[in-house]
Amino acid sequence: MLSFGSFSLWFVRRPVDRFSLCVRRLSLPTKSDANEAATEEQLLGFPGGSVELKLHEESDGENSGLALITMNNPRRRNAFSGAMMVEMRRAVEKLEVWKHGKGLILHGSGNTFCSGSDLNAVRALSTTKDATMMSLYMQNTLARLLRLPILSVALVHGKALGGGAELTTACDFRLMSPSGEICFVHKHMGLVPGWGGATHLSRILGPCTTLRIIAGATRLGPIGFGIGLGRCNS
Ligand SMILES: CCC(=O)SCCNC(=O)CCNC(=O)[C@H](O)C(C)(C)COP(=O)(O)OP(=O)(O)OC[C@H]1O[C@@H](n2cnc3c(N)ncnc32)[C@H](O)[C@@H]1OP(=O)(O)O
Repeated sequence: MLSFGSFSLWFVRRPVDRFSLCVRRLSLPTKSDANEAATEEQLLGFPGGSVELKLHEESDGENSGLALITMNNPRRRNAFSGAMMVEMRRAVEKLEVWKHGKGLILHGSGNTFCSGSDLNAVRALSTTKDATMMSLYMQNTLARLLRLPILSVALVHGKALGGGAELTTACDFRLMSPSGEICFVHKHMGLVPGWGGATHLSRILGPCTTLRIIAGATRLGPIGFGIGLGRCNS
C-alpha cells in the first residue's frame, strides 16, 4: 500500500487488468501535428510555474511503477500558464511510453489542486482561433491522460476550479481531502468547459447530472460527494 499524506492508495497496488488498460492505447489521439507545434510555440510565450513528473524509484533501483505529477504555480494557486500546458503534455507523452507504469497521482503544490487556466494567458490569447487551438491542445492532453494504460488518481487537496475541475475528470479516480472542492466555474465567465471536462464528467455521472453541475457551477465538496464522483478521505 502506498501512503501519500493521509491518503491510502491501496487500489494502485491491486492486480491490474493489463488487457483492458492496454486496450486504451488503441484509441489514442494522433501525436502532435504541425498545428500543435505552432500552438506550443505560442503557449511557451506565457511562462510561469511548472509541471513536474517523478517516476518513483525504489531504494534498490527497481521501478515501482508509480508516478507523481505535481502542478506547481503556488503564487497563482497552480493556475496553468502556457508553459505548464506544454509541460503537462510532455509528462503525458513520457507516461505513454513508460513500460513499467502501474499508477499515477496528480496533485497540486500547496493548498490548491489547480485554479484552471492562468487568466492572464487566457486574456492575452487575442483571437478566437488562438483560444480554440489552446482548448483543442488541452483536450488532446486530457484525453491522452485518461487513456494512459495505468490507473490514475486526482488527489484533490483544496480547490479544483475551471480547467482544474476538468483535470480531475481526466483521472480514473478522484480522492478528496476535507478541504477539497471541485467546481466548474466556467459559466461565470460565459464559457463552457473547453478542455473536454464536460465529456469526461458525463462519462462518470451521466448527462443529466453533468448538465446540472456545469450549468449551476455547483460546488462539489467532500460532504456532497455522494453523487459518485469520487471518495473523501479524512
Ligand atoms: C479552462 C477555463 C478556465 O480554467 S478559466 C479559469 C477559472 N478559474 C478561476 O476563475 C479561479 C480564479 N481564482 C479564484 O477563484 C481564487 O484565486 C482561488 C483559486 C479560490 C484562491 O483564492 P485565494 O486563496 O483567496 O487566493 P487569491 O484569490 O488571493 O489568489 C492568489 C493569487 O493567485 C492569482 N490567481 C488565482 N487564480 C488564478 C488564475 N486562474 N489565473 C491567474 N491568476 C490566478 C490571483 O490573481 C492572486 O494573484 P495576486 O496575488 O493578486 O497577484
